[in-house]
Amino acid sequence: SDAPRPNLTPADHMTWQKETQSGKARAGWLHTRHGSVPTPTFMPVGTVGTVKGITMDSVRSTGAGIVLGNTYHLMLRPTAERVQRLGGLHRMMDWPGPILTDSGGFQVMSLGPLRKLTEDGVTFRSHIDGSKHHLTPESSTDIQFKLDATITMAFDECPALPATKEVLEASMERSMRWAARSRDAFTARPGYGQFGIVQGGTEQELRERSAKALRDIGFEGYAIGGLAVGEGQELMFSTLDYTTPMLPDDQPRYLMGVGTPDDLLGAIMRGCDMFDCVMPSRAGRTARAYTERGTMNLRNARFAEDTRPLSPDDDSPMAGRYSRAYLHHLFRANEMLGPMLLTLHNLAYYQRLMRQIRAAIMDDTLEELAVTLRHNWSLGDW
Ligand SMILES: CO[C@@H]1O[C@H](CNc2nc3cc4c(=O)[nH]c(N)nc4cc3[nH]2)[C@H]2OC(C)(C)O[C@@H]12
Repeated sequence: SDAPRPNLTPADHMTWQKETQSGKARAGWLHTRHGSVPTPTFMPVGTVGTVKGITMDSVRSTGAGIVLGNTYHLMLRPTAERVQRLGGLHRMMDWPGPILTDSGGFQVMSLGPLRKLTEDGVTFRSHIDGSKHHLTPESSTDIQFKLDATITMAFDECPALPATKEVLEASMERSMRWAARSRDAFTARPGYGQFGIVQGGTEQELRERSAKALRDIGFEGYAIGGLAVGEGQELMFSTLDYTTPMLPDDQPRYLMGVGTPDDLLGAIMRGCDMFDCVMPSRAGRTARAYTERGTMNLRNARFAEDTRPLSPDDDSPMAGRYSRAYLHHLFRANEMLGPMLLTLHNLAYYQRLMRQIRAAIMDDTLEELAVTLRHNWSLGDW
């Protein structure tokens, strides 16, 4: 958005300013040590210090303002100590903008083989070389400090769904004890921040207790965890309906791991401001294009001589320069350029969608835009 940037509020930590509200959807500005970013914002996933297959200049050209990195992956390789010696993530990956790093608990549970979870933290073996590692709220927070993360995530546990209320309760209560330990281990610096992560699965009473526990600790922002783990969109949205109002109105809300364009629209309309998801970049590597008319698989033979651009309003740097036929050829030939171009295209689409939604919040036309977007997504290729 080219709206004038409200002046930075001096603070000893990062801040978020709400600019406008339309229904439950908010438009605002995230002010950090590494620059200001308009919200709603979608964070491209840069797991091991790279948004796979494209340069950070290309990421910037899509309009992305903030990217995500992962404690779990970076602590294993190249290690946080080496990243620190290399000047931190920003310097190492040539990304001057803000970086949010996830705290590792989720990745251990969904990636690391052979792990043990105790009150102290998680012990696991590296999926790379089988070496043994231990993550605690303190060590995760320290690793994110060494990475020079602009936004540090509290160390939590994300329980697999479906789960009984007892399992969800015990897990949430531990995550809240870990949130307090994470906050105690955090080093406050002007323009930097730490987010707590609300847990509690799909149990309203547990989400309520979790949100209160985190507000009592006090963070610069609040993430909604424990979702996008296979519960489905309906259950995710119903959980958001009662969870976002439990969070401070004047601080950012980050829905972790979400999602498809339709997920983003629905979550923004339920009061969420920040998102990350591997989908647009992962899809770009597997020949799946995201467009305002839904998705299409470019390996499909019907594209072999289709000279049209991927989508008529593509504003990525490749706009109108490459035909579907060319991309079809690149993927059929297993050429590197295929995933590079399509990742760029998909991320540019996600950023264009964020800009469209933000503009609609600003002029209070989000309901109308939602109808148009959902209609067009259902059309499929034209
Ligand atoms: C579409 O991509 C798949 O969907 C998952 C994204 N869904 C997700 N939900 C999350 C929850 C949490 C959480 O509670 N806490 C912390 N700290 N981080 C989290 C990160 C999360 N990401 C990806 O995760 C797998 C690997 C299952 O496939 C991807």
